[in-house]
Amino acid sequence: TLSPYGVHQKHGQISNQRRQFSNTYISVEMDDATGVAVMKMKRPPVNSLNLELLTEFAISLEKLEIDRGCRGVILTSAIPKIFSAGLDITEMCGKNADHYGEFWRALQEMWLKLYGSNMVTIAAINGSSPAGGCLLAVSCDYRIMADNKKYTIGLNETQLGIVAPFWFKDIMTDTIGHRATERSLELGMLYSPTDALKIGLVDEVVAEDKVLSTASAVMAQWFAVPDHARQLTKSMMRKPNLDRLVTHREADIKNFVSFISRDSIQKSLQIYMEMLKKKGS
Ligand SMILES: CCCCCCCC/C=C\C/C=C/C(=O)SCCNC(=O)CCNC(=O)[C@H](O)C(C)(C)COP(=O)(O)OP(=O)(O)OC[C@H]1O[C@@H](n2cnc3c(N)ncnc32)[C@H](O)[C@@H]1OP(=O)(O)O
Repeated sequence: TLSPYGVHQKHGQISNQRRQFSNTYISVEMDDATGVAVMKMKRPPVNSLNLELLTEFAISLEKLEIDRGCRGVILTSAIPKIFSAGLDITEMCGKNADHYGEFWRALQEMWLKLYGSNMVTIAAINGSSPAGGCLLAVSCDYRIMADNKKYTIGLNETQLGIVAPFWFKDIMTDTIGHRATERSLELGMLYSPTDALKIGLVDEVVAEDKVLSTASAVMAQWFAVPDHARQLTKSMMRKPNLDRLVTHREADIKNFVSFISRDSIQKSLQIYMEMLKKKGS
């Protein structure tokens, strides 16, 4: 079927209790018996967040949000060793202002839906999660990371010569505190799972093969609290950050477009992409 946003969706029934729907880059398996949906990003090689993935992400969340049977979402990756490499840098390089604006609006939309969700959201971080990947995780209610010292998480934007926007910074501050955020963002720090746990960036570190089962167990604990009370509390805690972006949404897009269009920033991003490609070859 074609959704109102023009994204093709495949629907399938895999048992009486499980429903599945899948787009190009997102697959969702909904378990009606538990009320939990597992949402997987699947954009090889590194789940970088391009316009299409962000759009599919927002649509999938919206569908789950209106599904009365769904109380919680586990967000994870179908790509081994990678949760998400963050924003797709090629969406921010060598394109025109209209494209940059459309891309940024899609990112804002996805974030407003994820951070503002009424459902319980748990990030099952089964791989590296820099920058925009870290934003996804920090926007959830709870974070469980795989215990593998090769994986890292953090807001490393300054390492690319760019700046984490105020709404990334706000939720990082709410998660790890002002001082840790200041240092972390200025230096563009990426943390191992153990170090991320120490500063409170993730809530639990577990063996790689236990990430999903731990997420399900944590979900059951969160489900023990009456939904209406938990939802009102979440909304009270998150409303100021949500309102701030909604109020300044157009200005934020304008800032992003003018910042990213600068020659010096384009040059920094190109150098970073070349560095990534060299490392891979
Ligand atoms: C005054 C205030 C104004 C405010 C303005 C605000 C501006 C803010 C703008 C933007 C915010 C940005 C947020 C972001 O998320 S930027 C993205 C940051 N991400 C990263 O730095 C991660 C980069 N990637 C990696 O570190 C690694 O790839 C890895 C650890 C995720 C995985 O490593 P590995 O498995 O070894 O894979 P490779 O490195 O070999 O990569 C495979 C392949 O994928 C390409 N690639 C990797 N990451 C990205 C990416 N984010 N976007 C696009 N492409 C990516 C990589 O180049 C390889 O490509 P190939 O050589 O062609 O195969």
